[in-house]
Amino acid sequence: MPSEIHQLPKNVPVCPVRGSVIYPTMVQHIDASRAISINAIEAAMEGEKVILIVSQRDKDVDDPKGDDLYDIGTACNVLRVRKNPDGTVQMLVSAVARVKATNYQRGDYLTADIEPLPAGKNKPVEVQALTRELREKFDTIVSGGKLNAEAVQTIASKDDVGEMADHIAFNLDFRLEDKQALLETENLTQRLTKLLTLLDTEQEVQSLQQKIRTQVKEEIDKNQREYYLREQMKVIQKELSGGDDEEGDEAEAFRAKIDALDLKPEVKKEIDREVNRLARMHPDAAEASVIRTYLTWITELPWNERSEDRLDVEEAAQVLDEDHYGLDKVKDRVLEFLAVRRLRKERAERGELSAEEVNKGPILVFTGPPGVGKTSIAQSIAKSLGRKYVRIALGGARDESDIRGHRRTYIGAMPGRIIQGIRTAGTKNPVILLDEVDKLGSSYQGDPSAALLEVLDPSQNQHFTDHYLGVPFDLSEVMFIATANYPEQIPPALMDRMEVIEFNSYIEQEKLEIAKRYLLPRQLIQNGLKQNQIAFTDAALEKLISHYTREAGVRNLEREVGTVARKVARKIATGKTKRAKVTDKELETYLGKPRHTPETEGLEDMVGVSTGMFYTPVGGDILFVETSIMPGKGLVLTGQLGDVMKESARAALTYAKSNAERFHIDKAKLDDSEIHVHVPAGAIPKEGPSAGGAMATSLISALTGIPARHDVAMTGEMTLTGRYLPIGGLKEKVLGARRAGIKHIILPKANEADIADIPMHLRSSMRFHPAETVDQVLDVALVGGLKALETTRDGSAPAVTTSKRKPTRRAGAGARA
Ligand SMILES: Nc1ncnc2c1ncn2[C@@H]1O[C@H](COP(=O)(O)OP(=O)(O)OP(=O)(O)O)[C@@H](O)[C@H]1O
Repeated sequence: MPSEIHQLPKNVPVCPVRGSVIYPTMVQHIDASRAISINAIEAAMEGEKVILIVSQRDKDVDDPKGDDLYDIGTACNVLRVRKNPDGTVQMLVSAVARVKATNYQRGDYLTADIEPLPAGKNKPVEVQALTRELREKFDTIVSGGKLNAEAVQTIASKDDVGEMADHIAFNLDFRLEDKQALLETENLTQRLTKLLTLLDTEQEVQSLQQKIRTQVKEEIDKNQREYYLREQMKVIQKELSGGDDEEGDEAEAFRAKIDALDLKPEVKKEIDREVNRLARMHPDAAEASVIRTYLTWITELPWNERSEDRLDVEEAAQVLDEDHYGLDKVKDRVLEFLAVRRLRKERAERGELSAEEVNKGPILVFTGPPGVGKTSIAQSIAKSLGRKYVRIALGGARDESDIRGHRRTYIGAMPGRIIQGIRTAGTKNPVILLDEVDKLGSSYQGDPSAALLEVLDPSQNQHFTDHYLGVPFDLSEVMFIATANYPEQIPPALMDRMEVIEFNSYIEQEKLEIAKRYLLPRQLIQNGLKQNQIAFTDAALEKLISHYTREAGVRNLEREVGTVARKVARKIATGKTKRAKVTDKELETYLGKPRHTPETEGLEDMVGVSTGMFYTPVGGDILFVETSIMPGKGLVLTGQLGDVMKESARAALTYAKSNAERFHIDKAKLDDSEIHVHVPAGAIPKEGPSAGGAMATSLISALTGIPARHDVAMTGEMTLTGRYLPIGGLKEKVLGARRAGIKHIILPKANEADIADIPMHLRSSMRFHPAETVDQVLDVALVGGLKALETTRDGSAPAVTTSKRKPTRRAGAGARA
């Protein structure tokens, strides 16, 4: 208790306060504005400077009476009073004691009788425990941030636990009733217990408040984040869709397109499912773009589009003739094929055949050297039928997926080449040219030919399922035509379903006709020339064919004709001439020096040099076999000969040795000679048994010194006993030999029937010498024939002459003799 008051006056002025409670030992400012308060303060100052501060029960009462005030208040010393200019008064008081007020009297101000509250007894242990508890609680209150720094400082400095408790109560945000209750409790134990209870409640409220605050904050954060992201998404969608964000419309647009396709129910069901997935999906999802591409493919396929077939055989014949010279066999076969189709279709229309039967039949495969019109006749077939034409290159197709596509789960998956072709065609019944079926590869990822088999099989191709599409597409109305350079390399299973139509190399005369009737008119148009502005003489075209091109087909010929036409076009355009006549002499001014001359041109009969024949997929040609004898031992073979060809050289030598006596060959000299057989051009690998006859001729010519004829070429396999066996590719070989200027052909007797395949006019300009034995070969091939060979000669084998031959010209693919 402050020292100034040793004894409280009995009756004191009363200053009512609203909403707060003052505890003993506190020094506080009190602002008074009501008359009842100001008067009480003045009375206190005039008297013993003691005043009772007591709270109103109801803070809204302006002019309180005794009943409006609590019975317990705080007796205070008035330390200082200051009057403010506005009439209010500020009083500084020092609280002294809790007192009970009785007998409230009202005059200009309130007065009351006061007496201190009894403190009651405290057990020191209890006080100690409560003190400790309060100090701990105080720490948590401080860390909760509920008290300002000044209050914390003041409270912490209190040694007296009662004072500490009062200060805590004053500074915390308790209800007025609770604060009053603490004032009314003088007993320390009870007061501390009450305070601790209040603090516990406060703490709970506080943590609950914190929890609520955190929750509210999280909720706000989450809402804000979602709102922000959603807004961003809207903007992105809008940007992507070019201003309108109608993602639903996209699926609807697909739905409408798909409805219009008139698909089979099972196919439609599958595709509808994808459309529904797209509709549910966020438009920016990666998966959505996969589905979009898929649906685009589906809607672009000609599920029910077809061109009307023109199965008029006469008309087709006319179209084929218009576009192609010759090729009679091919054209006949194509027309037969169309005729059968037509009859089948008519029967199907009468209900005698199923629709599937109409399309049955073999697949045509066109085989032959490049540039002979395989591709272009397929195009004409499509034209004559009134169908669309698509070419699918199969060269290099190694995986099943090339034909059948990748499953959509692959990144960048695409349909296979067949479905791609169908889309390009835009109808479900095009003519599809499967180019180069012989170049199909296979790899560990499945065999494309197996998939192709399904494509070509009429009983399966109605339900051809591309992995990418995942639904069947009907290929049964497609007309497939295949091409191949090497028919023997077509996978056997495929070959079974095919009918081979062979295209042959053209001979000069055919080339001349093709050039005059087709290539030249085409090149005139392409180079903007009128018919009367350029004329080629036949001699010019013949020279173009024989001296500027060397090919089985007419592709280079067309290019050369084009070159001349272009140069003429330039002359006309620059006004140098009005029209041009191209003669064989002038050809050089347009095309430069001739690039090829027939290989036998300017050659003479020579010792040790014979002419063989070979063929490659790009056509036939001749090869030379040269033999040279010199001192030494053994047989040397050069010119990249394959095993079989080497063996035929050995067989030829053995044949020569075993007939040495008959042919008057010096045996002793033979044993001391090195025999070198060479086949130019050395850079090209050569293989096959059919150069046997040429080997024997060359060797025996070298050993006997009898020259071989340069205008004779031969093909045929020989045995050790001198029989002459059949070979393949006779027609191409003969055509090649003819191009090289050869007049006489020695062929195995067993191949005689093949001569019929060689065009008539060519046959008449050449002589064919069928042979059953090597003797018969030598009889034609050597100058003077067998007779010369069997006649005794004085000299032995002469040294080899240097030949005037040019090397054989073919490069690239290996040659088969
Ligand atoms: N008999 C022919 N009548 C008219 N033109 C022809 C004839 N044969 C070929 N041609 C023309 O020769 C050119 C080459 O023919 P095409 O492209 O059809 O050859 P290809 O046999 O398919 O060759 P490849 O095997 O290299 O594909 C074409 O322009 C074609 O029109």
